[in-house]
Amino acid sequence: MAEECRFRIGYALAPKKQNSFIRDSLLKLAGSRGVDLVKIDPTLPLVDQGPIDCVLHKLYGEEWKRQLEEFRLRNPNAAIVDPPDAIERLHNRISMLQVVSDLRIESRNETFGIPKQIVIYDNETLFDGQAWESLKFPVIAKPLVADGSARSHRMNLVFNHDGLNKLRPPIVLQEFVNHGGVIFKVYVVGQYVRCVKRKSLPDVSEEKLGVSESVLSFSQVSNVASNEKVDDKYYKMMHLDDTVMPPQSFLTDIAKGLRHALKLNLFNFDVIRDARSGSRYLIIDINYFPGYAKVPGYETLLTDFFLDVVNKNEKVVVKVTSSDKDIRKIVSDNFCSDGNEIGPDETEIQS
Ligand SMILES: O=P(O)(O)O[C@@H]1[C@@H](OP(=O)(O)O)[C@H](OP(=O)(O)O)[C@H](O)[C@H](OP(=O)(O)O)[C@H]1OP(=O)(O)O
Ligand SMILES: Nc1ncnc2c1ncn2[C@@H]1O[C@H](COP(=O)(O)OP(=O)(O)O)[C@@H](O)[C@H]1O
Ligand SMILES: [Mg+2]
Ligand SMILES: [Mg+2]
Repeated sequence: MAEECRFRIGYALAPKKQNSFIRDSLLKLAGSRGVDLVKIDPTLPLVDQGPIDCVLHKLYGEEWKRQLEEFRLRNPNAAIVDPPDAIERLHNRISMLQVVSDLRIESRNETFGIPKQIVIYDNETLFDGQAWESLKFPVIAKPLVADGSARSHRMNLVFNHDGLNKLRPPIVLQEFVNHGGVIFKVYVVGQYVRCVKRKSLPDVSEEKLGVSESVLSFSQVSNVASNEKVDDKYYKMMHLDDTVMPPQSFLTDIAKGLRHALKLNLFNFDVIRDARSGSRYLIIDINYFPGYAKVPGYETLLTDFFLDVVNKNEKVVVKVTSSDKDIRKIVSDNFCSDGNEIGPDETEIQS
C-alpha cells in the first residue's frame, strides 16, 4: 500500500505570535489532515532545518530576508508565505492604503475608499495650516510607521489646533469618521475571508467637539483579552449584536482585490461604516498575519489554506525576496517533500 503523503509547514514567528497562533487544536486538526506544523529556529540556517513544503513567517530584518532567499534558491518548489517585500508595503500607513485607493470593485449598493489623509514629515508642515486645509477636525494622528512595535500603535485623536502640539512627526493625519463605535475586521487566509465585529472608538458629536479636551491618546482600542473576543458574552457586553454586518460578497470582492494587488495571502483589514451613509465603507488599516486565533474556527480555515498551498489548489503568489525583479512564481511542483506524487497539477500561471 502507498505510504501516506504528509506535508511539512515550517513556522517562524515571534514568541508572542507563536503562543497565540500555534494552539494544540490547530496542530491536531492539521495533523489529522496530513499537515505537520514544525517550528523553525531563525537563529539556525533555514536550509538545514529538514524538508519544508511551505514557510510561514512574521519576522523582519535583513538577515531573515537573506535566509528566505537562500531557502528559495535551494528549494524552488517550496512556497514562502508571504514574500518579505510585499509584507513591507504594510509597514507604512501611506503605501498600505494606496492599494485600496487604486482598487476598482463593481458593487451595486456599496461603495468603499479610505478616509481623507495627509502625511506630515516635520513640525514646520504640522503647524502650517495650509498644508492640511483639506482636513476637518477631529483627526486621528497615526505614526507613519506600522511595524508592529507598541509605538506604532500609539494614536492621538485631535479635536482642535491646540492638540497638534502633542504630535511627533512623521505621522499620518486622517479624518476621524463617525461609524457607530463598531469596527469590522476582515480576516483573509488565501481565498478564505471571515469578518468579525469589534468595539471601536465612539462617535464624536459636534457638541462634544466644542467642549472636549484638545487631544485624546489611545492604543489598540479593538484589542481586549483575547478569550473574550470570540464568544457571545463579548458581543453582548459590547452591544455588538445589533450591528448589521457588511454584505459578505462585497467584503470578499475587496479581499480578493487586495490579495492580488498586495500579493499577500495572510492579512486582515479594518473597515468602518460611515455613519453619514449606511452604504459607504472606509478601510483604515491593513495588518500582516493578524491574530487569527481570535476568529472562530480558525483551525479549519488555516488547515484548508495549508492544503491549498501544498496541493496547489489555489494560486499562491511567491515573489523573489532579494532582487528588484518582481517575479511572481506559482507553486507548480507536483510532489510533496519526500518525493511522492500527489496528483495532477492544476495550477495556472498568473500574468
Ligand atoms: O496580538 P493579536 O493576536 O491581538 O494580533 C494583533 C492584531 O490584532 P487583531 O487580530 O487585528 O485583533 C493587530 O491588529 P490591529 O493593529 O489591532 O488592527 C495587529 O495585526 C498586530 O500585529 P502588529 O502589531 O501590527 O504586527 C497583531 O499582533 P501580533 O500578534 O502579530 O503581534
Ligand atoms: N479614520 C478613522 N475614523 C474613525 N476611527 C478610526 C479611524 N482610524 C482609526 N480609527 C480607530 O482607531 C483604531 C486604531 O487605528 P488603526 O489604524 O486600526 O491602527 P492600528 O494599526 O494600531 O490597529 C481603529 O481600530 C479604530 O477604532
Ligand atoms: Mg487596526
Ligand atoms: Mg494595524
